[in-house]
Amino acid sequence: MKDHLQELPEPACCGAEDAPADSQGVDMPRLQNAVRELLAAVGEDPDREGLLETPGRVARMYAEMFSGLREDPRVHLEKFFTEKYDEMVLVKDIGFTSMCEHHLLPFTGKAHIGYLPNGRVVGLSKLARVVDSVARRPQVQERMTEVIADMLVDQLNVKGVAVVIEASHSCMTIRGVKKPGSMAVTSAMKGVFRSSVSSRAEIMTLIYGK
Ligand SMILES: Nc1nc2c(ncn2[C@@H]2O[C@H](COP(=O)(O)OP(=O)(O)OP(=O)(O)O)[C@@H](O)[C@H]2O)c(=O)[nH]1
Ligand SMILES: [Zn+2]
Repeated sequence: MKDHLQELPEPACCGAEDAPADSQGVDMPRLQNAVRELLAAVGEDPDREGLLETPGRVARMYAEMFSGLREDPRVHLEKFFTEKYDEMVLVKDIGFTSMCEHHLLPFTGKAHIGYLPNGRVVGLSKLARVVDSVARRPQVQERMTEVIADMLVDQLNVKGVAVVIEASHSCMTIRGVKKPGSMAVTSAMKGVFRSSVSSRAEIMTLIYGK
């Protein structure tokens, strides 16, 4: 098993004993204080009327955006269907939003997941559930791509997995270099999609239709 899969959290619930029940493991008071500090540090008055509820809102937002830190996406891949079908399966255009770990700004895009089954298939929606779960944590796009691909290889007995992700990074579009419209494309090819040029070409044709 790959190192970054071992780093994945235990299934939801872990270590939440001391946290408020409704926060599912997130230290909400600490998060709210941090937001108050942030507002004060940029020269705002956290006690002015319009900002009074902002720390609570932002804390809830981060708890939601980072909820993947307290989930194990592999739970979605535990159920299979035995099928003789042995051609490629592709679910493309799976929309997602994740957070860049460098600036804590969102990157938003589409994931395409293909695999070549080996006697059994997984529910199509489960691939999208895995994307959602992996997306909700701070990370770089390359790691997100690899984590999803390695997870599918580990959990499904397949002949190959292809994951392609295209995303727009807010840290590149709204700040810094400011290049609206720029897209980052990453791919992870495993098994037959790595070893066979024609299989890779076929899945890319299915994704991009060229
Ligand atoms: N490889 C990779 N880079 C990312 C990702 N998300 C953000 N980045 C980049 O992370 C880099 C961080 O660069 P730094 O020089 O440390 O930070 P910075 O001064 O804010 O950089 P600028 O964005 O160029 O202003 C930037 O080049 C971002 O474009 C990602 O998913 N993958
Ligand atoms: Zn960034």
